[in-house]
Amino acid sequence: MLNKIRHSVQKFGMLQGGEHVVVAVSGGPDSVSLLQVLALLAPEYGLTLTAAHLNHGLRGAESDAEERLVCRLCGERGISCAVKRVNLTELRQRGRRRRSLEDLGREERYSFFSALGERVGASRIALGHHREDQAETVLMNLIRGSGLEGLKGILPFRDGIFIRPLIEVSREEILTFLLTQGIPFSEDSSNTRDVFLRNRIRHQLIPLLQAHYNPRIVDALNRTVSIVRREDDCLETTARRILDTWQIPDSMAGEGAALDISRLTGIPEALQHRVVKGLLEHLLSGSFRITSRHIGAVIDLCRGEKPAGDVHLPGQAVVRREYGRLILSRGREDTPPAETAGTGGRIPGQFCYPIEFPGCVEIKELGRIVRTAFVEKAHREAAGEGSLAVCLDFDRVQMPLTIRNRREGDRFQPSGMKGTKKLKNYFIDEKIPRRRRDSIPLLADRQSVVWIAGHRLSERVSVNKNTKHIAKIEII
Ligand SMILES: Nc1ncnc2c1ncn2[C@@H]1O[C@H](COP(=O)(O)OP(=O)(O)OP(=O)(O)O)[C@@H](O)[C@H]1O
Repeated sequence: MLNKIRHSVQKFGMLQGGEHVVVAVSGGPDSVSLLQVLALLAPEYGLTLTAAHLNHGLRGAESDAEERLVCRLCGERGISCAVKRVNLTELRQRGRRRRSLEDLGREERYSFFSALGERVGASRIALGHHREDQAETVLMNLIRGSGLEGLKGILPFRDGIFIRPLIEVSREEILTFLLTQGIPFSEDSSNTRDVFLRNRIRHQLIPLLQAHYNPRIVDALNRTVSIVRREDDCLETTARRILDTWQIPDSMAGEGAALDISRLTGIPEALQHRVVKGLLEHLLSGSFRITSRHIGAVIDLCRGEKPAGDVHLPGQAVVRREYGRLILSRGREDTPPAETAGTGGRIPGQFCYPIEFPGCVEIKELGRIVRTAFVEKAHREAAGEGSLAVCLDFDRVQMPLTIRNRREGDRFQPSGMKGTKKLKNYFIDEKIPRRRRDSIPLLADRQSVVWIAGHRLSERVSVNKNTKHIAKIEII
């Protein structure tokens, strides 16, 4: 068994040599053999060992006897042993959320191991999971419903810290090892209680599968794990490569980073999830946990019919769709677009100001000024027209003129077009995101919108060869 373990340690890169390892010892056969194996490998690998035992306080005298056994085994091997006592039943009653004892116990154990690891300066935490645990985990995940992530089972080496040296050995090999080494262990009586799902899988489902379907079901499930892990690695590498070629910038504050949705929808569905996961991890810079619900919502946003929408993520990050683009932004409020400079990115409420000639009026909501003047025909060339400054035929305007934002039913005759079209349709055709539409100043006369600032002038007021009086409107 020792050679088999050496092989696993090497294959999964669990130890390089010289590590301080916290060994989690419950007192059961798996973790007692783990303690013995690591004690035997310690000189070879130059390991320092600290054992950790959590007394859950659930089984009275039996729990205390286990604690004593662990301390004794450690003492005999010259290994220091840290013990923590908790009362799980009491902890559960005090907790705000109702948790299963199984979950609570696991949480307590891992936080104890991690805190101890930090205190003693350990770089590894060793746990006694083995082949049967692996098979049970895969079945548990299958029953709950799982993707490749769950079918990868228990990882031999996780997060650069948790190692499972016994993951490729069977319970039978462990028991034989303990017997030949003459090492005592305790049998946790709660392991035989079928209230826990894992125990029911161990005592009912696996024996049933062995008796009626496949006597080597544990081997088969362990094979599945190896295959799934290989294929999962391949998908993960491919997804990473795709993301690398997209070159998403690191800084996604303010306006954020934009991405063509077709890039995402153009890759196979199985990869879309991973790529979106990678995108969101990048966006949240590891500060928040990404759930499959977040990933699903972003994919639905990209695949859906609606050209606009957003998905809010933890930490005020937002993924927004604007037609064919996906915008990833870390802040809730975006940097103000040109139309909303001075508003701090807020979408303004309705506004409407009368326009005087010549004159000046402030659009408070946008922090902008509208300036009007008459321009001599001969000087039109020098009038400095642009996207925010236009000249129009003053005689064709139906006074009064106002500067305002959009209203329901607004119509507009884009220059060069005969008929009018709904302003809403103009915005849609021009792919102007909905959140920007209220921030666009419109020059309107009694009849309709005559200028969409920053965009188009109406054909109805365009200057032509018959124009006598030219008015210039400018937004500054
Ligand atoms: N009370 C305990 N004190 C110290 N270590 C423990 C204790 N209980 C479990 N362990 C460690 O955790 C390993 C796995 O045990 P077990 O399967 O009961 O735990 P688990 O964390 O619930 O596993 P899983 O997460 O797979 O359900 C053991 O082999 C041992 O290394």
